Amino acid sequence: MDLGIMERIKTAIVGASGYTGQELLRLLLLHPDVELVAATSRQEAGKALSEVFPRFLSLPGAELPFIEPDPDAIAATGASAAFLALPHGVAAEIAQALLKRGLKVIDLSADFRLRDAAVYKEFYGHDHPAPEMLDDAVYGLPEIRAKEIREAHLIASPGCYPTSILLPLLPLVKDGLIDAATIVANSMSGVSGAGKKADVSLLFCECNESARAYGVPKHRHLSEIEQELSIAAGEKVVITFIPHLIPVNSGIATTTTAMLRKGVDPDAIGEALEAAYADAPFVRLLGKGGCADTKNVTRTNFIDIGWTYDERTGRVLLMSAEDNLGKGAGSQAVQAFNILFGLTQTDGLHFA
Ligand SMILES: NC(=O)C1=CN([C@@H]2O[C@H](COP(=O)(O)OP(=O)(O)OC[C@H]3O[C@@H](n4cnc5c(N)ncnc54)[C@H](OP(=O)(O)O)[C@@H]3O)[C@@H](O)[C@H]2O)C=CC1
Ligand SMILES: CC(=O)N[C@@H](CCC(=O)OP(=O)(O)O)C(=O)O
Repeated sequence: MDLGIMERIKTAIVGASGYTGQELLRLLLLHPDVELVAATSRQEAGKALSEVFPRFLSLPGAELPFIEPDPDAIAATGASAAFLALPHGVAAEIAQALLKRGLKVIDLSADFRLRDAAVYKEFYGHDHPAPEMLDDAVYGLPEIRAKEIREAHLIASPGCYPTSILLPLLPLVKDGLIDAATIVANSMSGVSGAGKKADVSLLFCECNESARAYGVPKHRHLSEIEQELSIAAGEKVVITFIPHLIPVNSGIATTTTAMLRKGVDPDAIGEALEAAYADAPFVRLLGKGGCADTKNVTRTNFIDIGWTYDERTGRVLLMSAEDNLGKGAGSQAVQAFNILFGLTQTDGLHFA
């Protein structure tokens, strides 16, 4: 769909200088139905996008200057929608201000992903900044919530690890094919997952040619993973999740295992995945024995999923790969934006 310059959706990115913000810039500057009217950064305010990121030099729109993250200034550009690529806690306040000014908000932070403010406090260590807004937000996993996204004003884009774990698991949990209490998810993430912040443990010499588990046993993403699995199962689900940092810029590979329920034919796994994602343009099923590989999905909105059954242990193995900045963040948020504005889901998201 190409709406033409007069009808393009005026859009803002708040926090456009960070890693997910840069990915949003790349996608939205090239999106046929979007006119980028504002991009914020406190550190880069006043400089053109192409001055800060010379990779955008020849792109139309890249002369736009960064502005301060001031809700009045953002609304004054005429934007109808804003993507928030801000730290947790900061996003909630700006979301509230932009919603009041009539913008639709797609938030990439965790501020609106959880339905229960007490769970937010348990996992994020502070009170939720705007608990009264939680009921209005839609957990924006497009393959699962397209109907709700269409009606939303506030979309909470899922976390990178949860996307890689939930998409393979949800159809199986929903159909009762696996014992949800036995789920164990092991993920490996590139370093950009941690954002663009000064942290000694993320320096090149600390990460390169090395791999380590972290955030065990209670990484904050467990909260949204368990929330969504519990909704699908119709009962409380608690799982084990072990994230690892690996020395690549971006990409997440996840292997999730769970016991097949007694009496279930293992081939029902492949059938459930195929039925769930028959019309999902960004879920690529690799079939039985398919081992997903991050190099096939980096800089795209695809998630690749393979599966197999281990007869010796009775465990189902699900292998997925995505880009944490793509399907795990920026491009997934654009996919939700496309649905929200009645565009074709794939607009602006073909291989870039
Ligand atoms: N990295 C990833 O793979 C993923 C990240 N996310 C989430 O997306 C959000 C952004 O992440 P990421 O891009 O990695 O983060 P970065 O740290 O790379 O970028 C943060 C951005 O927010 C701006 N910012 C920081 N503090 C403030 C503030 N107090 N007020 C206004 N602007 C501020 C920064 O610009 P400046 O300081 O110049 O204002 C920068 O543009 C986070 O909530 C993160 O959890 C979600 C999925 C995956
Ligand atoms: C490698 C790495 O550090 N990854 C981040 C996850 C990034 C992300 O998706 O998280 P939110 O959107 O919930 O912040 C982490 O483990 O905290």
